Amino acid sequence: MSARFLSRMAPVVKHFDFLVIGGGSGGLACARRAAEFGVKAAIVEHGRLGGTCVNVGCVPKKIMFNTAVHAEYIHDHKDYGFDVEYKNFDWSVIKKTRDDYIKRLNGIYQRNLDGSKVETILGDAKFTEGNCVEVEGQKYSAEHILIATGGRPTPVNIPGAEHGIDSDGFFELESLPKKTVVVGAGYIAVELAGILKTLGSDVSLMIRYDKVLRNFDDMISTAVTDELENIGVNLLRRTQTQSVTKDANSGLMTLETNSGTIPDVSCLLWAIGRVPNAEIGLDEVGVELDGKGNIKVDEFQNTSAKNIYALGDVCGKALLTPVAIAAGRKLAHRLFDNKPTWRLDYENIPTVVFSHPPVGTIGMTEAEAAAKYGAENLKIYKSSFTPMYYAVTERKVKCHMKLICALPEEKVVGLHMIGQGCDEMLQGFSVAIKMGATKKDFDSAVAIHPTSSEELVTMR
Ligand SMILES: Cc1cc2nc3c(=O)[nH]c(=O)nc-3n(C[C@H](O)[C@H](O)[C@H](O)COP(=O)(O)OP(=O)(O)OC[C@H]3O[C@@H](n4cnc5c(N)ncnc54)[C@H](O)[C@@H]3O)c2cc1C
Ligand SMILES: NC(=O)C1=CN([C@@H]2O[C@H](COP(=O)(O)OP(=O)(O)OC[C@H]3O[C@@H](n4cnc5c(N)ncnc54)[C@H](OP(=O)(O)O)[C@@H]3O)[C@@H](O)[C@H]2O)C=CC1
Ligand SMILES: N[C@@H](CCC(=O)N[C@@H](CSSC[C@H](NC(=O)CC[C@H](N)C(=O)O)C(=O)NCC(=O)O)C(=O)NCC(=O)O)C(=O)O
Repeated sequence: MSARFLSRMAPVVKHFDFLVIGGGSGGLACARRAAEFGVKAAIVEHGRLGGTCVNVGCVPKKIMFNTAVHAEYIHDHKDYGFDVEYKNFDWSVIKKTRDDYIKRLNGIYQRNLDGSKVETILGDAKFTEGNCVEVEGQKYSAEHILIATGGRPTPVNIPGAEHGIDSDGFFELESLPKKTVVVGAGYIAVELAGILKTLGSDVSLMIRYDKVLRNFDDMISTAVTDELENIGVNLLRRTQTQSVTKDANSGLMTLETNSGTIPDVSCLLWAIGRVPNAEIGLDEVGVELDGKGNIKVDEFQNTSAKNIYALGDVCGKALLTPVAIAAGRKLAHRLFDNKPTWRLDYENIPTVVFSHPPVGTIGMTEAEAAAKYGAENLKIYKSSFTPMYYAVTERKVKCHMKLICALPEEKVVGLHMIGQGCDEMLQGFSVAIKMGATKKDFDSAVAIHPTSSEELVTMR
């Protein structure tokens, strides 16, 4: 008898109203909200509760970003009159406190689930048929099943690629690497290259073209590329690694690239995108994928199979924690709280890149707005200045801001900024833009002085 047949014959050990595969941002948020409506819900998780964000994403990354911000500020202490010497940075201190914090969060998430009466099933989930999922040999059925399995770093397929690490491996590093090569040009490459450089590693960033963050507004892409070079990252433009070898004695790597050899590399970090975790027996139940392997969903997070839904990174759209959480909560209301029209609106999602300095952006890039409205129907406002924090410091880091307004009413359709504090500045402006604010509305707000954000309401 075939394994598939046996699996189908196995009895169902438990039935739920709602079964969620994946205990990450989207799955947790959706299951807990569903449980609030009296639904009998369970989450299947094969790793650590909290998913990518808590364990190997936003949370440990933000701690390392904050660590790097400390290193930057230490350089300014003397300019502000403090006699503080930068003697040493001990990576192992922050690694330990960071790991301890995340372990505490894993516990908090388990207690939150228990408190919400959501059952946790530990193990690897796979669909066996229609409304059934098998976990470690046990079969569970449910009226409704949500796939929130997230993604993982895109694997690299060149000789010796396995000597490198990915962002998951970055969080396992026990010490600051002496010489690092980061490959990639997106969020992760930019953020991790910035952190490593600021903390003292000799960092090269290898990119395929001339700039990083090429799908951001050109002002941001240019400014982030410049700032990486300003902080001393060695930008290897139009470069690609062809093979990697590792010396067994020294542990150092040699990279052969299209533009020469890079010797003595202590850490090679691949950050070239992410792929969905969709190998969960989807063909058994008729859930369709798109050309990139992401789960296809409609605007209500319905997959192509009845009563099976998907959201978050596994769908390949706006790979951000608040997106997965918001989509999850909306879905719970739609399915179990009689809100049949509720869905996440994917327009105007604000996003921050924790670069040095950070980027905040929402809405269309200038190129996208020109394609939609025609360049002649746009009015662009720009401001570049040195924030007052740097008035007395030797180190100067500029702030750049851009508002893209669609004529005739000058509706703000894009807001892009890079500079100290722009990460925290964006959320409030995102409310205004979501409400359809015009430039006139921005101007009607009285400025807060002296702040960087006042520039956004005083642009001419
Ligand atoms: C380095 C890094 C930094 C990031 N920084 C930010 C940031 O600053 N801000 C931001 O908004 N976003 C950030 N993100 C993105 C964010 O982490 C993701 O968008 C978010 O975690 C997606 O949530 P999710 O629920 O879709 O998936 P995940 O959080 O990945 O959760 C999926 C869960 O499903 C589990 N799983 C998978 N397959 C199975 C299976 N077959 N059976 C059982 N369990 C399974 C996984 O173990 C995982 O726990 C970052 C990502 C990375 C990698
Ligand atoms: N602050 C935040 O909110 C964060 C969010 N995230 C989320 O996670 C997602 C994944 O991040 P990330 O992995 O950086 O992916 P991204 O999609 O952001 O960027 C990957 C980039 O790598 C480059 N690339 C692709 N293939 C190759 C290759 N073969 N060789 C060299 N470079 C290549 C491409 O840039 P090019 O075409 O220019 O070469 C591509 O844009 C992000 O999109 C974001 O949604 C992640 C971190 C932080
Ligand atoms: N903005 C605050 C966030 C602090 C925060 O939310 N911390 C989280 C941990 S990291 S973050 C992990 C991430 N949480 C969030 O993104 C926060 C969500 C926001 N508070 C909300 O409820 O909408 C996530 O994946 N959430 C899925 C879910 O919770 O359902 C925490 O301590 N949680 C303990 C608790 O909740 O009791 C900051 O940056 O300091």
